[in-house]
Amino acid sequence: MTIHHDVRPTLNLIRLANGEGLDLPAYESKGAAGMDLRAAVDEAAPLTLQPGKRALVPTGFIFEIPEGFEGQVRPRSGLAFKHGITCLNSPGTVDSDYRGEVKVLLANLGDEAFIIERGMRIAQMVIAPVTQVRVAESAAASETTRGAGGFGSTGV
Ligand SMILES: O=c1ccn([C@H]2C[C@H](O)[C@@H](COP(=O)(O)OP(=O)(O)OP(=O)(O)O)O2)c(=O)[nH]1
Ligand SMILES: [Mg+2]
Repeated sequence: MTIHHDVRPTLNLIRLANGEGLDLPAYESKGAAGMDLRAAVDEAAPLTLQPGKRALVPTGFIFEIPEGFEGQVRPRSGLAFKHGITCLNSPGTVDSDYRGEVKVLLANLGDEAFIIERGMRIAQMVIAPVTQVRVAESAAASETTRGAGGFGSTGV
């Protein structure tokens, strides 16, 4: 008999009052990198995002990101392509010690108003490993072939 253990890290979610009845964030395909986040706006009061404006949209959940990981809040390409909707601070960073509601800072770069309804999949979250380094100060930088060349120094 083969026993299959699920070795994936666990993402613990805490549903808030405004998340009542919403589908859990989920991977929408077998190999999806991100799980889609849904708008926890009031059913009776959809949010209208005018062109050039931004809004902090609640997801209805606290995400307990496992230690050693971060949550990256990224735009959905379909919304960006069709409506000019993006995440202003992309990728948004959700720290593993954050215990507030995850929110999505949406911006409308399109030329028409965009209506965000309850349950709409507005963004996606990728869970990615992060490394915290030990910070040290040195008097001089080590030598390399590149040196200070950057910003197109190798050609375009
Ligand atoms: O798209 C985002 C970005 C951030 N956050 C939450 C989780 C994150 O852990 C916290 C702080 O984010 P960040 O460090 O990017 O913002 P800050 O301006 O540096 O705020 P702080 O001083 O609270 O760290 O805000 C979100 O819910 N959504
Ligand atoms: Mg910060």
